[in-house]
Amino acid sequence: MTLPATGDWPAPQVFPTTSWNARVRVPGSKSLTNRYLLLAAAADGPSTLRGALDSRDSALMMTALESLGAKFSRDGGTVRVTPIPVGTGTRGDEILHIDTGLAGTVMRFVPLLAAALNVPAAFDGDEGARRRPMAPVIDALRQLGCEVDDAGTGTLPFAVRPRPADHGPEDSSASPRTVRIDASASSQFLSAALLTGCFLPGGLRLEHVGDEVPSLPHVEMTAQTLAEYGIDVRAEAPAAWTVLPGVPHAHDVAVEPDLSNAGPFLAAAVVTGNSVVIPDWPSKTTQGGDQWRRILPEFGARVRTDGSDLAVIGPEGGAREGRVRGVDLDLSECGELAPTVAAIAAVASGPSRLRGIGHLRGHETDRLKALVTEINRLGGEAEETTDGLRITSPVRHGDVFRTYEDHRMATAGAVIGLVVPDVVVQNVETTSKTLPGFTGMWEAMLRGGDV
Ligand SMILES: O=C(O)C1=C[C@@H](OP(=O)(O)O)[C@@H](O)[C@H](O)C1
Ligand SMILES: C=C(OP(=O)(O)O)C(=O)O
Repeated sequence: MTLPATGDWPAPQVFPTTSWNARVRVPGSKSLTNRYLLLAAAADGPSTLRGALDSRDSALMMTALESLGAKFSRDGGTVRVTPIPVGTGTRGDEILHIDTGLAGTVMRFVPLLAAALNVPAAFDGDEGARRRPMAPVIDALRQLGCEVDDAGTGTLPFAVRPRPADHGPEDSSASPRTVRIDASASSQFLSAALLTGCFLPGGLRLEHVGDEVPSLPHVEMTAQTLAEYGIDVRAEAPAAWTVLPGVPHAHDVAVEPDLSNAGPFLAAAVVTGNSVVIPDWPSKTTQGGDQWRRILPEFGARVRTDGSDLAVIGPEGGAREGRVRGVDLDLSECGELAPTVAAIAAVASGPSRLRGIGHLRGHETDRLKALVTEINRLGGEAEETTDGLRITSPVRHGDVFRTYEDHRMATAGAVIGLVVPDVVVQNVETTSKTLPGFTGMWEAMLRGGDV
């Protein structure tokens, strides 16, 4: 085993005889926070978000929107938003420089918003961001008449010079613009266009052309958040949407907890045979993370709701006693759960197959390759399939678990390390993308009680 380096975190192991019950309050949803921030920044008045996530991805979104003219003040989970002044737009030769980090929501959503507001802007991000699919955003910008300089790469970095709109969004004489894009590599391409369609004179008609769209609940989430801001989105089968023009109506919102980030804590209950409760689980939600209620029983866990609490009770004895079953799951609607699902499957007693997640090759890292490499490094047997993963033999020993700047790889390593000795999670701080303070929460969970 390689010796741990700075930033590496020896994952705490749970002893077979230790039992604990924990109640873990997870911070606000990344996907909802960044949609609400964007719509509030472009709304017709000031508004407030409560329970908003405070992480690298939300900070990047706020900084990007601030450079467009919005103002934010944060007090814990409460964010007060002063919108971008009306008339923001062309400023001579000035071009904004916007850092998208590794945040899919920032790199996909903000370029179209800046263009709709007539603001010339250049976009770049982390090294890993330059490998993420962006061509459909660039394509959409060009279809809207923008000049995009991407040096022919179809990826970040690129610069956008919008075509000035000759009407405001409420000019009823304008007809809707049509944009056709292939969103089979990420649902975020559709969400990006939907979120800005209302600012175009006459609105937008959006058509998806291509294979199946992954993570569809996230598109539903976009339509739902737009509806909360008074923007009308109409979906038409098989894959088209119309967004009516208008300015989002400012209002206060409460952000749901991040159900995807609840995953590693729930997985801890499953693999160790203990119990974890997540308070404030929404009774109705568009978050893909709600699918934990369907997924975890497949592994042999019990899932209960008690008012707004969601409790997961792992099978007695957990993975060490061979009580966690292998699974065969289609995760196409909730691909961001896959690294956590793979971590449970990597310590299960039977083989697993995860399907419908080929597009994870374009997430924070190539997640399929990363998961296979790390599971095999720890003595398990895993392989990639065209659309997912097959895990045929569980991990057998510890080693450094590499994370590839991917927050969900880091939390996957933590889950495996609960029941496999000597797992060291490399660069655990990468969790700050969506879950700062992860190690403190994890260690507190293992002591039981309220986190
Ligand atoms: O719109 C969003 O907030 C997201 C959509 C999904 O992207 P993909 O469709 O690329 O999977 C999801 O995986 C990502 O974590 C967040
Ligand atoms: C895919 C993810 O993020 P992003 O919003 O950067 O696409 C994720 O959080 O799992």
